Amino acid sequence: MEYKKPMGVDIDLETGVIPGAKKLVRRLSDLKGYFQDEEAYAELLKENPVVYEVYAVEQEAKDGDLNFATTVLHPGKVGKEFFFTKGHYHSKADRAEIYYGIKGRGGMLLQTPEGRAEWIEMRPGTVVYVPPYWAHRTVNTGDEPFVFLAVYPADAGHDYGSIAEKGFSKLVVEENGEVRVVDNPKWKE
Ligand SMILES: O=P(O)(O)OC[C@H]1O[C@](O)(CO)[C@@H](O)[C@@H]1O
Ligand SMILES: [Fe+2]
Repeated sequence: MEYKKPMGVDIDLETGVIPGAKKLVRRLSDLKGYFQDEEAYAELLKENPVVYEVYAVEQEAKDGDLNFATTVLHPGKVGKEFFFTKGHYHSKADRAEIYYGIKGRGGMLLQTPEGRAEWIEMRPGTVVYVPPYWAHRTVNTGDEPFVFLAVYPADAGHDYGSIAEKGFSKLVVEENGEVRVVDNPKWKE
């Protein structure tokens, strides 16, 4: 039996960086079609800001192993909608996941394949359990970077398709200076 070597790494709790991790950057241009307000999207696209960065430590996609990653989700809005991660189901849909809030303010939108949505607020110290079969997207509702850790089965995979096409049944927007979770007018089952 070949045993893997255990490891410990220190997340920089200010920046969210995991030393030695694989870095992925998603700019606004990577989120084409995701936001409601197409005019506001086109306007902000001139700057094409970084929406989020992911620092991932991933293993071979085998049953029983675990990956972990931090995400630094920047503050911002497209029209009334707060910046968010793409959101996905797992390719192996029954795989669960754990998130842990490190810095900043935000929350997670979760959704069943039938479109039943849940919103869970996150702050530093919040643990979110993502049950099997739920799509999940994080949203930065604050004015500083929202940093969190995710731990997920190495064989979970990412299924972006249906969220990229249809989005979530709820939107997280700012209205009169308040964070509101409202129905997505374009949602169709
Ligand atoms: O994969 P998305 O939806 O762009 O969101 C990024 C975050 O979600 C994860 O894919 C885990 O669910 C992480 O890699 C990262 O924390
Ligand atoms: Fe996930």
